Amino acid sequence: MARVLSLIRPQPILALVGRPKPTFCKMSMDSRARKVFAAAVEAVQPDTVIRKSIERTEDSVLIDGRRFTLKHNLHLVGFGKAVLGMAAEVERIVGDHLVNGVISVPHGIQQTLRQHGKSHLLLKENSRIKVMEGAKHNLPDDDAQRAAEGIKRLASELTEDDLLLVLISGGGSALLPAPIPPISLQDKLDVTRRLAAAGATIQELNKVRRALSLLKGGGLAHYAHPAQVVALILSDVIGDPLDLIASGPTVRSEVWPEEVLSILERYKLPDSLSASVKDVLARRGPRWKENKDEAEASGDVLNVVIGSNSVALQCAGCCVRDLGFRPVVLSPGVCGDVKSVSRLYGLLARFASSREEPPPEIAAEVLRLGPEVGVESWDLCRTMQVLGEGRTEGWGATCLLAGGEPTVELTGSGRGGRNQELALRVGLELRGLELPPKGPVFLSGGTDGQDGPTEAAGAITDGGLYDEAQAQGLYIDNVLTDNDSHTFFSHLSDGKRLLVPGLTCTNVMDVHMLLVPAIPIKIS
Ligand SMILES: Nc1ncnc2c1ncn2[C@@H]1O[C@H](COP(=O)(O)OP(=O)(O)OP(=O)(O)O)[C@@H](O)[C@H]1O
Ligand SMILES: O=C(O)[C@H](O)CO
Repeated sequence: MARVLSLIRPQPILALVGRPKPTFCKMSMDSRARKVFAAAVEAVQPDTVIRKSIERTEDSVLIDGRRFTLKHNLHLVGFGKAVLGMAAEVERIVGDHLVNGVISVPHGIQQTLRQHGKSHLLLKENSRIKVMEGAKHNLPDDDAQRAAEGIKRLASELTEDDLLLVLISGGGSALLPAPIPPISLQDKLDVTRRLAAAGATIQELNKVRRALSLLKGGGLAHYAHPAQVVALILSDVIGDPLDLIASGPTVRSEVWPEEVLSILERYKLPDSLSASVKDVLARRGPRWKENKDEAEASGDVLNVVIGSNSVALQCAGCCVRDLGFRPVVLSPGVCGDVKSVSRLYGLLARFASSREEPPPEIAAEVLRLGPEVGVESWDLCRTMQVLGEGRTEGWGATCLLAGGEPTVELTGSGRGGRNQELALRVGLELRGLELPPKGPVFLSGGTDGQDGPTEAAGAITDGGLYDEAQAQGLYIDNVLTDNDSHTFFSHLSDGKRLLVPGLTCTNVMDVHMLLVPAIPIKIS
């Protein structure tokens, strides 16, 4: 059974639209943007999402409307960048019924959490859950493979009286490598690495990973049968597809060898595949050798998305209102090249800041860009309608919120990330609109606190960016060709435009926001 937690499912987007609280706010636009970003991240903290999803009453728990009886029959496994904090909270809520557990988490995470004073996200000292660190640099390695074996062993030993809680978050694929024999870890790593380098999407990558793995694509649920399985998932994939987040170990998916081969062909890989990979892809029939009834074995699984980009945007919307803006959520699924995405935000800023009825060409171009950036026409029209009402009805300041994961085509060897590059490009798009403190302000930030290989999560820009850079002898054209946005923002005004929240311990992709100040009402 695949369900999305109804408790926190975002309400209809229109529910966010209403008059902002008449709070008189003296904070700068920059500070307000940072505050909204912090609220978005706070909403999807690993302990917060677990607390909201598990309701404990005596010897049972209620999860997504289903009650599970606890009788010292609880087991836990987990894999992903956020699962340590999730496991710590589970232990606080139902630790008295926990028998054992294994979690596979990023290399060095425990020490990092301790150093950052986040010990509430660590397990208690005498915990029954074994923490295994691995997947250095987000790549599967021997340590992660050992953790995957431990998880498979634990799942295989369960009986029908047991309840297995599976904690899943982004980065889970690399932390749960279990190549189907005779594929070696190196063979599998080689395929996924080459696919990623050739520009394959996470959807394509994870479809291939599923075909080569014992645990992905429903394998973990298969091994856990006949136990009851409940997976709590923090989504880092656009649209929250249960079968693709961390390659869906609890979601039974058919593997179509033709589909996998066509992905490999698209990136010109088939000829150079190892014999073991070719051998496994040529097989027909069930992936698992155990004599379990396939249909039955995928039966008792509850998959619940407990945190996602939509949840982060919804909470950001509440914070926006408290700060005196009218929130409007564009979409949690913005993708595509940062060049097109920045153009879209530039056009929407123009549309929103226009004192007169904006020329129809703006709306036409916004709609033309929609398919390139993964946003439906309906969402674009609804957003422009709200922005238009802001002008005609004098709503006051507006904050456009969106999320997702755009891409950067790397052409240089500088230091940067997609959020910093997007912010830079939007800053250029905003040039010519009114300058701060009254012009629009844009923020783009990765909710994991890390944008590409940099220590920043993103940056904040406005229409004054270009002149500010020129005055300090920084030339933006070179920055863009070198993909050197981080170096640029670090030097510009002593890094004051950088967004550096530090390690956030969660990941629901990126958050974008465009704060548009109130347009003075025309008195006719
Ligand atoms: N110099 C650069 N300028 C712009 N973008 C870059 C640069 N270097 C890397 N990137 C981009 O950063 C991304 C990788 O960074 P990051 O690790 O934050 O990605 P992620 O998808 O958020 O990872 P995860 O799924 O682990 O959260 C890639 O999309 C890559 O194109
Ligand atoms: O682990 C993975 O596969 C990615 O983070 C997407 O969930």
